[in-house]
Amino acid sequence: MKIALIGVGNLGLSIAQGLVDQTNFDIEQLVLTKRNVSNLDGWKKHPHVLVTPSNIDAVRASDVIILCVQPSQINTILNEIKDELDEKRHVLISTITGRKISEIAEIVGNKIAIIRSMPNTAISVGESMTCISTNGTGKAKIGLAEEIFNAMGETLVIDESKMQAATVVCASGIAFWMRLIRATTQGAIQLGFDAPEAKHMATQACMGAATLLLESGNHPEEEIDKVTTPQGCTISGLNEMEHEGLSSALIKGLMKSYEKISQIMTDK
Ligand SMILES: NC(=O)C1=CN([C@@H]2O[C@H](COP(=O)(O)OP(=O)(O)OC[C@H]3O[C@@H](n4cnc5c(N)ncnc54)[C@H](OP(=O)(O)O)[C@@H]3O)[C@@H](O)[C@H]2O)C=CC1
Ligand SMILES: O=C(O)[C@@H]1CCC=N1
Repeated sequence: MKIALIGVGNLGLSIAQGLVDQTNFDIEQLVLTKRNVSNLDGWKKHPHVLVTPSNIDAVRASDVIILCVQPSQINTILNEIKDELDEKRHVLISTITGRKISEIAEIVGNKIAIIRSMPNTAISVGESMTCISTNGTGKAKIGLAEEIFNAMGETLVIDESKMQAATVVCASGIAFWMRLIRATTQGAIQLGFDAPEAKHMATQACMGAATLLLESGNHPEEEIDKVTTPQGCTISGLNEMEHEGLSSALIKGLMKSYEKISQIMTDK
């Protein structure tokens, strides 16, 4: 597979790492682009990785084009590469928050297969929760997108109307969970552990909770009921957290994040 990652910043480099580490399919060539490539020298050690500031060269050399620039940057890219796109060869995969397939097609035309993909930065370690959507000409290529992103975590095909919510839950979600781990770490430090120990303990406990749910299929409250010994310390702490609005704060934050995407969608 010949893939181009257009605009390798935080997400693009996470995808690049996931791609070079995955073993589900062969990568004949992976082209990484950004305007300032000075921080990409380390990628040249990979046998099939090319680095270039030229998006046009990247498109000409690739079959799958994954767009990873900021929402405000996408139209410049699309206008730059549109004449290089071949509907018989290219698949355009957009990770751009708030940019609809129809908006992309307005620039590149509706003969190109266009797919939206919403991964998260855990894709770099093969543990992304990636939501994918498409319509029209993209439907024939949804399997290819699933193959690519299933090699770096889990995927879920959703209606494009749900992509805004998926962004908040799964992509921004990494930051939300990181903040919860950080807060637990701060508590552990207050209770006497040094920072590295505290972070390790909080992170492994989080991994344990997630793995319990993934492997048991149980509802979180079923697992909580196994921990909350009557009159024990856990239920005391959990109820105090709820008195302080833990669940409500997280839900309100998800809604605020969703609202922000609505603003991003109107900003052009
Ligand atoms: N970060 C995340 O966890 C997630 C991000 N997203 C989406 O991914 C996209 C990228 O986000 P993120 O990685 O955080 O942003 P970054 O700013 O980290 O990355 C954007 C990259 O695009 C490059 N770029 C900008 N203009 C051009 C251009 N004309 N040609 C080539 N490269 C260009 C920039 O490098 P340079 O300035 O050198 O050109 C930069 O490295 C956004 O649309 C975001 O909504 C989606 C899911 C998760
Ligand atoms: O914060 C953002 O806008 C992007 C989309 C999800 C993660 N990062």
